[in-house]
Amino acid sequence: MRLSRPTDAAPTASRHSELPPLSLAIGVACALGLTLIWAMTLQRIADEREQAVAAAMESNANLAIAFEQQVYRTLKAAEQVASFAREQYLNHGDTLDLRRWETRGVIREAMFNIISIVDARGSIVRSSRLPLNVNYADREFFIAQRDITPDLAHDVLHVSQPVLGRVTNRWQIPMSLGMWREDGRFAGVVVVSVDPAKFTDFHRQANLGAGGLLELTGLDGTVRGRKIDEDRGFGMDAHDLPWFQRRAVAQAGSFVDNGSLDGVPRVISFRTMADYPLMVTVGTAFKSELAPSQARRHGYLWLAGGVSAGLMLFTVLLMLALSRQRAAAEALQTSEALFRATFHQAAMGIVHLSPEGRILLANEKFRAMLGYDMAELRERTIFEIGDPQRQLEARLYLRKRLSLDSADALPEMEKTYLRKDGAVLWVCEALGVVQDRQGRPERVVAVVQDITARKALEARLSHDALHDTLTGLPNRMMFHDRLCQVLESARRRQGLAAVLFLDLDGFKEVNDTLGHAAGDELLKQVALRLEECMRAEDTVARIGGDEFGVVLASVAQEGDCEQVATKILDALSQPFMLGQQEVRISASVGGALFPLHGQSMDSLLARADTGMYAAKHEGKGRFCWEDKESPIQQTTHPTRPVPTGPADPA
Ligand SMILES: Nc1nc2c(ncn2[C@@H]2O[C@H](COP(=O)(O)OP(=O)(O)OP(=O)(O)O)[C@@H](O)[C@H]2O)c(=O)[nH]1
Repeated sequence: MRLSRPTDAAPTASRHSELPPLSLAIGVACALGLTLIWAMTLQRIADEREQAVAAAMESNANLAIAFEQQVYRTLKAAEQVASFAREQYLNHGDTLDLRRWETRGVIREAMFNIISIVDARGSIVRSSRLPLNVNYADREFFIAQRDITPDLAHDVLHVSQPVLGRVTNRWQIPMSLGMWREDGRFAGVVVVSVDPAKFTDFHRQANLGAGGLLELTGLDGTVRGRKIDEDRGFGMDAHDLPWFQRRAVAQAGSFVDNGSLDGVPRVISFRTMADYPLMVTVGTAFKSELAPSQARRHGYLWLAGGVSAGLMLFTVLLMLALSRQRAAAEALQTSEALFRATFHQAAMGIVHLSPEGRILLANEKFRAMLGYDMAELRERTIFEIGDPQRQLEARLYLRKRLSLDSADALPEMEKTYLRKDGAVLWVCEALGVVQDRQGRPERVVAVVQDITARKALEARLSHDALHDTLTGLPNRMMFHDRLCQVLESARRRQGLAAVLFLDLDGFKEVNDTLGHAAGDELLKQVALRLEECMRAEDTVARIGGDEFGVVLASVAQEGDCEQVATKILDALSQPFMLGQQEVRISASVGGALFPLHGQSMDSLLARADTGMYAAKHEGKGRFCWEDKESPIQQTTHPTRPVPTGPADPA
């Protein structure tokens, strides 16, 4: 079944086929949104991490500079002290008393562990500490100065690897200046020793945080001093350390070390010292450096997670809502399809009306029933195509159905419409009211059933019940009914009325000789002739068989009745043509007058019947009254009962 959309149907909701792409677009938008959120979040985290690393590197680089300066000052101080001691020794020789320097504060215990003058053979000749019988000929600080060519350009402090002091018995870093006589011969060294920890005391000034690293390393690859938190050390090999390796290609630099030293990732800054073959290294624990950005990172991740969850929830709810809307649209579409199928393919006419009765929409059946097209119907009200005589009734019916309490209104009514071609259309019409949200009537739906055929059948049955099917004349029932009405009328106006009974003479012979069909034909022709003899207000009825009854509605005088009877006898005495056969018959007629022969219908019928039999007895083909003088009760015919039952034409 094809459910085509009629042009006059109400507009439908949006097509559901557009919805799936919309859901897809929402899903894609959500995915893009999530991608964007996380891309921005991760980019932000990466940027902040990069910035934190850059800031840490810059901070560490500054710390490395400060550390270098502190070491530089320490070395310069040591160099100045050594240079001064050398000058004093070379000028004053054996009179130089270094122990007094300490007591006088020329050198400070806190700064230097020991200062000694060592001769060309490596023996201590002067020292701020006892004993003096110690030889340094095998020490690096001695050998390094002894083996270089005396040259003022190389008159630099040699910073030795940490050693265990032979005088102090403490680990220390000896730093030496060479001494040369005027003739260029090596005269020994001045050695100043410093506690390795002095170099890394910088840690106290700089807040390196947990895992912070300070390191002073010789370019020979030996660590002069290293401090990690409170752990100090020295003498380690630095060749494998990344910062030592990087120094080979850059004087200074910063980078992130992944924990090559002790497994702790650090931001490392290193610098090669000016004037001294040393490098300083500052490291801060990567974890503590990035702690603030890590905290923000967690915040960003939570925020992104929350926004993502919210976005996904919103998307799910939106898609759910769309899904429901789609389901509703589909349900609406199904409903509309059902409506269209019901409306346009219904076997009954359906018409939508405004509450005023204006035709808004009509289905094909209704249009076919009335013969109008939709445009013509829209120009009319339902009353204008109805029976003009019953417009008021139709309006009242509609008003009742529209009223709040329509319980007393019949659910349907039978009425007539006038088709466009003028024919009358009988319908059974039911009205339903559609209300708006406020409960006011918005539309009226009329379901219209064509009952014209039923009405015609009813009319035919009704006619058949009161008429003789062979002749079309009123039957016995209608004869009685008419007679009753006529008597009532005559009683009111105090006039005369008459009833005649008529029985054909010799009819049986026609049947017997010419056949039953000829008999039927003869009965029909008799009926026509009888009707022609009567006035419009009179009634001719077939009582049964070959008996007929006549009611004369108004009779001026007794003779009028006899005249009618004579007219009937004359009419029936004329020959009848039954096919090619000419037939002659006659009739016996009896009569009774109201009120002269009786007051009631039964008494009049009995008198007329008796008259008819009297006519038969007196030779047929005549009219007879019953004896007017005798009472009606005594003149009943012995062989003929008064006919009162239903007609039996057969
Ligand atoms: N063809 C035909 N015959 C009918 C019909 N109704 C009754 N008859 C016949 O009509 C006849 C009536 O009988 P009668 O009145 O005695 O016949 P008749 O020859 O007129 O006799 P009289 O009245 O004494 O003159 C019967 O033979 C019935 O069978 C009918 O509808 N059609």
